[in-house]
Amino acid sequence: MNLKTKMERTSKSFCHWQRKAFGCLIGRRERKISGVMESTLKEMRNGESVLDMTDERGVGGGVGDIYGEDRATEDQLLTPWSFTIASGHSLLRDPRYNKGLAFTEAERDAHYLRGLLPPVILSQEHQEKRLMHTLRQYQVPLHRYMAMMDLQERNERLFYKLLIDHVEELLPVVYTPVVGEACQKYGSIFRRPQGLYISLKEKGKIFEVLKNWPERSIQVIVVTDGERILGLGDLGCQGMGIPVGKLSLYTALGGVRPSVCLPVTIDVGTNNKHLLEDEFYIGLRQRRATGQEYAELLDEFMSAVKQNYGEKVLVQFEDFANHNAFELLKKYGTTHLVFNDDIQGTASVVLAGLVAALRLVGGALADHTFLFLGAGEAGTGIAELIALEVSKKTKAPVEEARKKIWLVDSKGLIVSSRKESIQHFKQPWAHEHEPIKELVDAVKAIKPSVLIGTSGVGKTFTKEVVEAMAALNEKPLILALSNPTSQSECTAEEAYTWTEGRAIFASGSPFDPVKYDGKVFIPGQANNAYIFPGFGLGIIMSGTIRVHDDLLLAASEALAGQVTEENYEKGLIYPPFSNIRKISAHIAANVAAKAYELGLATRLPRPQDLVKYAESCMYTPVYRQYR
Ligand SMILES: O=C([O-])CC(=O)C(=O)O
Ligand SMILES: [Mg+2]
Repeated sequence: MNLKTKMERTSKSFCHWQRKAFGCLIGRRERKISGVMESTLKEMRNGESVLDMTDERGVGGGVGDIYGEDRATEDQLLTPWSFTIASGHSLLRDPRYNKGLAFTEAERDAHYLRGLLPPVILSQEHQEKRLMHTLRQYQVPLHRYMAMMDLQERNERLFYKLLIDHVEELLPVVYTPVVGEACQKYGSIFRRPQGLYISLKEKGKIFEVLKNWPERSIQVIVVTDGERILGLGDLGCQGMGIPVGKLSLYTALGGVRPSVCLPVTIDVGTNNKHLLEDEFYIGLRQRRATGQEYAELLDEFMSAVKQNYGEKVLVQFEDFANHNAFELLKKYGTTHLVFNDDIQGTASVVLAGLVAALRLVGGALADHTFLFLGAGEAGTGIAELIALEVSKKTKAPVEEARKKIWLVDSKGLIVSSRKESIQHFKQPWAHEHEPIKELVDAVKAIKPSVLIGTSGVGKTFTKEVVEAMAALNEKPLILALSNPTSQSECTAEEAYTWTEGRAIFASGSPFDPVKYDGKVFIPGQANNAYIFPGFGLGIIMSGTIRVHDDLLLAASEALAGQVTEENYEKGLIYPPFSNIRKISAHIAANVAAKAYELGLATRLPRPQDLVKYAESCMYTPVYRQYR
């Protein structure tokens, strides 16, 4: 079969599949089809497989308007489906392939762009410079967020180029803390859907709804039900900003291709009175469905995901409330490839920081005593991973290792004699002790060397609490992990000032360096963004089928291993985010190595050099040339 015939057949079957599966409305003038046929033929000749081409949709092929009625058959008018690969105006409107002013003269000729762009031709670097210049003019952080989202919707590669090249500057914009405000105002700033909304209205149809998404080979899903967005509480359907933000980090930080990422928000209502009354709220206007109704929707979703995308799609649960988060992880942990970022990702990143901090504070992990404020997903998740690591290192049973870990919740220190019932995920931490109500008294009684805040409630590490830590320890380790910045247990400045510059401090949201007593202190950011992108890459590249605690420990170990002497000298327990792609490759490699060792990896043969392999798998945002 000659190449052109093959191409036409591919085109036809893709069309058929797209009609069936996607329902994308695409129509083109015939001359444009032939123009693109030529370029895709050339791509094929240049060694790109049909699969790669359809996966990335070749030169174009995105969702466009129905331009081609004049050419459409009667059938197409009744059922408005047709197939083409974008060029001309629709190419400029397709964020995956649009390059804006960077289209070359040859591309402008070949893809019907003449006259649609002003004469100037810019390099990607020049575009990047211009956009950074514009972004920096916005004084309001939310405006920067909106500008970045617009860019993502306009020119995806340029968006990722900016994010990767200016990661330290832009991470707080597309991620915590600004994403928190964006979710709060999502209804007002909503422009285009950036992920799939699955509400109670879609019950019974989720399998088909997933097919409405314009990509078919999905490898990572981040899903939320919006009930506990960061430390901001129930934001219902507006939690969508979180899966969108997390997945953009999968790509920017972990190199996972954007086309294989799917953000999902499950909308079962909200109990947020303010949102229910907000005229701009975008979700279901009802109180949250619970119990069987909730469980059935989730179950249908999880089954549909497996049916559509197979066994190896990674489902990351994000920002579910405690009562569902533990339940879902347990329920689907044995049947699906699931990962809870708030329980497991946070645990892995904090353990890495603690292991690294031993270089600064001395002793082994087993020598330290840990006190948590907050006994939800993050608190109990971190506590358990510390206990597992201590148990592995000391060969003591995990029950023994748990004894030096104490948790305080809203009722005070969790102790076995507590009168009220203790939720199941807190029970391992209910040690024998007399009840204590206040955190500061718990600090004085338990004498921790490490204080970790995961309660989602801001300003709870008061001066008294921090001073008590400083009185007990030469170098108190203080982690204020709650997000966004407004919910942080204390600020970096408070931690350094109240400990007279002796604290080793890290927080969930970023803080600027602090000057105290003539010295500059650089706070660390103990955020799961260090872990999940590389962790996910490791899972995907090795074809791992289940998440195991040892994979989390492997991720921690890899992250701690990336802290350099130079970082330690500055008092840092995390490496800077500017190296994150390299860090992610190391995390991915260590996770994959462990998965192969445990027999969980299905991609064979195992690559020899996993770091190199991870790097070679990573998406880069540099423009492709369209011939
Ligand atoms: O998103 C973040 O910054 C960390 C996180 O998962 C959370 O706080 O829920
Ligand atoms: Mg989260």
